Amino acid sequence: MNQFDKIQTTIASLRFITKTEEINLTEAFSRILQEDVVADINMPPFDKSAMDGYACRFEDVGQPMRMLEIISAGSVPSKKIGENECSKIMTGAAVPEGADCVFKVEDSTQLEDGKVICTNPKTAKNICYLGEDYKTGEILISKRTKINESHLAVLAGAGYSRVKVSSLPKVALVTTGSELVEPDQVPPPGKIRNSNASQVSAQLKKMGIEVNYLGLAADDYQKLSDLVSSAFEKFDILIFTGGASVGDFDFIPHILKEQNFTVLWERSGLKPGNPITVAQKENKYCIGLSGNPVSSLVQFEFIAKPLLYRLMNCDIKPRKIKASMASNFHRKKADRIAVIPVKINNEGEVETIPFHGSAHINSLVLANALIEVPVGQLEIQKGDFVYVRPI
Ligand SMILES: Nc1nc2c(c(=O)[nH]1)N[C@H]1C(S)=C(S)[C@@H](COP(=O)(O)OP(=O)(O)OC[C@H]3O[C@@H](n4cnc5c(N)ncnc54)[C@H](O)[C@@H]3O)O[C@H]1N2
Ligand code: MOO
Repeated sequence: MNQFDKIQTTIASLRFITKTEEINLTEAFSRILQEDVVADINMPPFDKSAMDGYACRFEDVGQPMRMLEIISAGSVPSKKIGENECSKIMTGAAVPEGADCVFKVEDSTQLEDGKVICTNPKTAKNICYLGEDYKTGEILISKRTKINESHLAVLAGAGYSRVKVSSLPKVALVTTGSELVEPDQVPPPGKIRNSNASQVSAQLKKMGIEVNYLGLAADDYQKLSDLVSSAFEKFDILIFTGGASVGDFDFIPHILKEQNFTVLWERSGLKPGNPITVAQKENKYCIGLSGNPVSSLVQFEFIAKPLLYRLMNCDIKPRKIKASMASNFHRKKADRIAVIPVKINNEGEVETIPFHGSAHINSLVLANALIEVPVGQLEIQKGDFVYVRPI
């Protein structure tokens, strides 16, 4: 089993850390459902007209029909349809007893004597039948689903004005590195601007998690150590970028070990993004991402994201699409899984883009997906199918 597979297996075995809370439906977008959503009524709850038209007996189509009443949506029909009878009916209204067909207004003619006739002998029945979408007691959405816009519609339809979801973990972010200045500064010699804070915050936001950004931290052992201990008094998860490798000032792994954290992984097996520090102490987790912005992005996508979803008891798998390569791909070493930014073009093919590795964040401006090249594979030929992960 390669290193990345081992990480995935461990993630799948971790216990979730969040509690369940009940919130208003209006707040539930992007949250993780912690109950099965069960239908309390049939949908539709009655035989419902799919068209504005006339409800009648199908066998009477082609015959002049006497009109009994007008049935609006929301009302209850009061007259039973008999032979050569119809009622005018609106879309969404309940089909009256005796009728098994609704012909459209466009397929009708009013006769001089006030009767109505259907002019289309091939009319469809145009009825949405009671319970055809779902039946009372059916599970509509499973527990552990991340709630999207359609789930909200289903929740509303099933009467869930309050929803049981995972509480959100309290997440803090620190970007480390004495070379960093914030984006509003012009970097003096030897310094660079902090790209990672914005990127990681947005990656968390996409997951529905609001982050507490604690700012820049210099590579100072004691200050970083104090920061770790004070952060864990308030937060469940502390994310760092930078300082995860083996340089003289890469302190994060040492500090965590010193504070009795168990380091789960120090290597991801991914390229870019090999040095990573993920550590655990009971229900607290520290995720030390690489300082290089592309490495940080890849590590978040492939490791931090599934880890956080797991800790929130969410059943979500990365979306992978199979698409063919628009050109050849070649790499020199195949000891790690390569994660390559690519562009899915308008023909649905995978185009490679200029990419120099872990620091080349501006190449991602052109990318809309990532591909994984397995360990041991040096080449991909034009026309070969690969799995792409949209970002
Ligand atoms: N002897 C070894 N050296 C390195 C190894 C190794 O295996 N042995 N791995 C290399 C790889 S691969 C990577 S990736 C980096 C990871 O290093 P760190 O995670 O410790 O990150 P830093 O050293 O702090 O920074 C790396 C790079 O990224 C820039 N950076 C840092 N933070 C930010 C930020 N917030 N925004 C923009 N850019 C940032 C930083 O200036 C460095 O240039 O280690 C290699 N070394
Ligand atoms: O793992 Mo590093 O991110 O290759 O540059």
